[in-house]
Amino acid sequence: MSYFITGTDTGAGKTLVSCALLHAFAAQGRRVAGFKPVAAGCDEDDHNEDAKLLRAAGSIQATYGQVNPYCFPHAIAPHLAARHVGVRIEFPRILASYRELAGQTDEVIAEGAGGFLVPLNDRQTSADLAKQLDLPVILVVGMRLGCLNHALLTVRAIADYQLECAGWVANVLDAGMPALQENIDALRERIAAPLLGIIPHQAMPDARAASAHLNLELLEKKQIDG
Ligand SMILES: Nc1ncnc2c1ncn2[C@@H]1O[C@H](COP(=O)(O)OP(=O)(O)OP(=O)(O)O)[C@@H](O)[C@H]1O
Ligand SMILES: C[C@H](N)[C@H](N)CCCCCC(=O)O
Ligand SMILES: [Mg+2]
Repeated sequence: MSYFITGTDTGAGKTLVSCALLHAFAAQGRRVAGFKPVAAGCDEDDHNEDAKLLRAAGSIQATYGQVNPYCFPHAIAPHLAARHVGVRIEFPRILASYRELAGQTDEVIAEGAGGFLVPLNDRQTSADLAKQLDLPVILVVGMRLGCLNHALLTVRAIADYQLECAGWVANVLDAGMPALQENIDALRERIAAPLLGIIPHQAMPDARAASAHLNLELLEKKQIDG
C-alpha cells in the first residue's frame, strides 16, 4: 500500500519521516520507492535534495525523473516557483511517473510539498494531488508550539477531501518543547488515526535511526482490519 506524506508545515520533517518509512519497509524485504512529485529548490546539478534523499532511501533503481517529475530552481511556494520559469504543473505528468514507480514496487512513499493545501497551480493543491493519486495520507506533525492547531486543521482537511488518514507521526523538531508529552497526548485524544511513532529530536538527523521509532504494524493492522 502506497502513502501520501503530508506535514503540518514546510520543515515539519516530511522528508526525514518519508525516508524512515522507506527504510522500515525495505527492512521487511519490500520493494519501495520514494516519490517527490513537485520540488521547489534545486542544487547545482538541477536536482532537489529531498528527491535525492528519497531516491537513495528506496530499494529499487528508479531514475531521478521518475522520482521527481517537477523540479524548480527557487525554494518558494511550488506554483510560484513553476511560474517563475514559465511552467504550469500538470497532474497527468505526475500520475505517469507515479504509475511507473508503482508498477515496480510494493509501496511508493509520495512526499508532498509544504503543507496539505499548498497550491500546485492556479487551481489545484497538494490535497488535490493526494486525491488524484488516491492514496491514504500520513501526517507528520512537527512538534513545536503551534502544531496542535496545524495538525488538527490538517486532519480536518484530509477528511474534507474524503481521504483516509492512515496515521500520524510526532516528529520532535524542538528539543526543548515545553510539555511535549502533554502535547502528544492532546493530539492522540483528538486524532482517530494511529500514532505511528514518536521521532526524538536528533542532533544529526538520520532516517535509518528514525525508522526504529516507527511501528508499521499499525498501518498493516489497519489494512487487515479493513
Ligand atoms: N527529529 C528531528 N530532529 C532534528 N532535526 C530534524 C528532525 N526532523 C527534521 N529535522 C530537520 O529539520 C529540517 C526539516 O526537515 P525535513 O526536510 O524532513 O522537512 P520537510 O517537511 O520535508 O520540509 P519541506 O517542506 O521543505 O519538504 C531538516 O534540516 C531536518 O534534518
Ligand atoms: C521550498 C520549501 N522547502 C517547500 N518545498 C515548499 C514550501 C511551500 C510553502 C508554501 C506556503 O504554505 O506558504
Ligand atoms: Mg521535504
